[in-house]
Amino acid sequence: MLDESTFGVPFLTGFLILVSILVAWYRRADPLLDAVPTIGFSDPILSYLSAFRYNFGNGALVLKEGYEKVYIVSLILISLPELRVVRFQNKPGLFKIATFRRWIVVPSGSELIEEVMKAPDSTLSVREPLQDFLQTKYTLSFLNMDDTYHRSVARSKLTRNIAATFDHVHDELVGALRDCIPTTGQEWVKVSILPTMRRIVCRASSRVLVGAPLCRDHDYQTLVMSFMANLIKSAFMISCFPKFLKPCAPSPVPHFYSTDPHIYTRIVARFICRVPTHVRQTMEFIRPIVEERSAKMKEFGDDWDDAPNDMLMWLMSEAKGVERSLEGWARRLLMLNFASVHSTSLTFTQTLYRLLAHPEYLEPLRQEVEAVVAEEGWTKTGMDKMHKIDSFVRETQRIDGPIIFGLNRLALAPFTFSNGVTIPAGTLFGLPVHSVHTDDELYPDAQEFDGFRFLKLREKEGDDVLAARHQTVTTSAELLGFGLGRHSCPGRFLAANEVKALLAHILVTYNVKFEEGKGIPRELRIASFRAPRNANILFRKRQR
Ligand code: HEM
Repeated sequence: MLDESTFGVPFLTGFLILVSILVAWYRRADPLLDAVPTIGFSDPILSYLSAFRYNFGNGALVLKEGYEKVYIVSLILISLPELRVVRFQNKPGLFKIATFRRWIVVPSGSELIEEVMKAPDSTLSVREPLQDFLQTKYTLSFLNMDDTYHRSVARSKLTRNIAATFDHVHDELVGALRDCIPTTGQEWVKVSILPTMRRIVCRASSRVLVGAPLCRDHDYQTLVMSFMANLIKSAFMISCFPKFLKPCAPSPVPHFYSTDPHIYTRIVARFICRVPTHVRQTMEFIRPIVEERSAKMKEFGDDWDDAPNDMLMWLMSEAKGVERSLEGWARRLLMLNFASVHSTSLTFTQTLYRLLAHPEYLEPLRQEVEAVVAEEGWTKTGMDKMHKIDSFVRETQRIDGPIIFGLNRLALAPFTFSNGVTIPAGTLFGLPVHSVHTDDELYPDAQEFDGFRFLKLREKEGDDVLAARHQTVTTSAELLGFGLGRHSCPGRFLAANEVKALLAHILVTYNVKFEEGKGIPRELRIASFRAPRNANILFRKRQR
C-alpha cells in the first residue's frame, strides 16, 4: 500500500522537475546570444547562481572580470572565423551576465561602446530601460514619453545660453553659500555636507530653470529636492508587483515590458505614488510666473526684448498641444530637476571629499583660481581658463562617478555590430562604466587619484582643439560620466560650471577640512550605482 510519504516524494520530485523546466524555459537565452561569452554560468538554472553573485556578491568585480576576460576569450575566438570577432585588437567584443530578471549584454572596447551609444532610437532604445527603472507607465503616466521636447530644449537653448546665464548661476551660488554656511570670525562651522550642497545646487540650478525669486524659495527647493527620492521610492514599490498584475497589449519586443497598465496597478500606483501631488504643488508655485509671462507673450509677441532667459521661458516658447499648459510645464520642470539637482550636488560632494583627502592640491588650485579671477573676474571665460580645477573635477568623475554599470539600451530590432555579431531584438545592453574608467590601458595607474591627470594630457596636446578632448564636458567612449552619443547629457555644461564655480569659490573663501580623525566616508552602493555618504565638514572663513 502507498502511504502518504511514498506518494509525497515522487510528487515533490515531479513538481521540482516541472518548476526547473519552466524556469529553464523562461530563462533560456536566445540562441543568437550563444556567440556572446558568459561571465559565470550560461545554463538557465545555474545562471541564477551567477545572478546571485552579481547582485549580492561584488557586481563590480563580475563586470571587471568580464571586461578583462573578454579580451582573452576573443583572442581564442579569433581562431574560429565563423564567429567573426576578428577585427578587434583592443579589449574586443561582448560578454553577457545574468541578473535575476534577465541577461544583459555588455559591450567593451571603445568601438563597440560607440556603436551602442550612437545607434538610432528605433534600434537601440533608451526609453524602455528608463521606463522600467522609473516604472513610468505608473509613476509618470501623465508624461508623454514619446514627446521629449524638454530634452531638445535643454540640448539647444540651455547649451547655447550657458555663458549668458553664468552670472545668474554664480550670484545664486555665492548667495546660497553665504546663507547655508554662516561663518563668522575665526570659528570653525560644522556643515552637514550632502543636504547643504543639495540646497545650494538646487538654488543655482533653479535660477536657470525657473528664474529668481522662485529659485530662492525654501519650500519650492524642498519640493524639488524631494521629487527624486519620491519618484524612485514609488517606482521601486510598484516594480515589486508581479508582472501578471500588469497585463498588457502585445509588447513591441517579445517577453519584455508591458505597454498598457492594468487598472489594478493603476489604483495601486495612485496610492503609492506621490508624483501627482508634486506636479500639483509645482503648478501652484509657477502659476503666477506663467500667467505674467503668458500675458506679456500675448502683448509683445516676438518683440518682447527683455524676455526672461530661463528654462521655463524656453519651454513656454517651444511647447505644442497639451504640453502648452501649466501642468505640462510643471511636469517637464520636475523631470529636468530630477536629472540635474542630485547628480550635480553628488558630483560636487565627491569632488570636495577628494580635495580634502588630498590636501596637496589645495594650494595649486587656489592659486589658479586667484590668478584667473584677477584677470577675468567670475565669468564663464574665467571658468574655461581654470584648467587645474577642470582636471580635478574630471578625475573625480572618472574614479568616483555614480554609474558602475548602466547607460542601458534595449534592442527593439536585431542589432549587428561591425564585428559581425548580431544581437537579437529584446536584448538589454549595459555599459561597464566603472571598468572602463579604471582600465589601466586607458588610464595608467587607473586606481590612483591623480587630480592633474587630465591637465597633463591637455598640456601634451599643444593644440586647443585637441586639448579640449580632456575637459570635463567632453564625452568619449573612455569617459562615460555624462553618457555618449545622441543621449549624452545636455545639462553637462551647466553642471560642470556649477561644480567648478562652487569649488573655486570655496577654495578662495574658506578653509575646509574633515572632522578630526575622519576621512572620506565609505560610499553607498545601490544596485549598479554608488553615491557618497554624508559627512560633517568644517568650514572657516579665510583670512586674506
Ligand atoms: C554632474 C551632473 C550630471 C551628471 C553626472 C549627468 C549624467 C547624465 C548621463 C550619464 C546621461 C545619459 C543617460 C543615458 O545615456 O542613458 C544624462 C542625460 C540627461 N541629462 Fe544629465 N547629468 C548631470 C546634470 C544634468 C543637468 C544639470 C541637467 C539639466 C539641467 C541634465 C539633464 C539631462 C537630460 C535631459 C538627459 C537626457 C538626455 C537624452 O536622453 O537625450 N543633466 N545625464
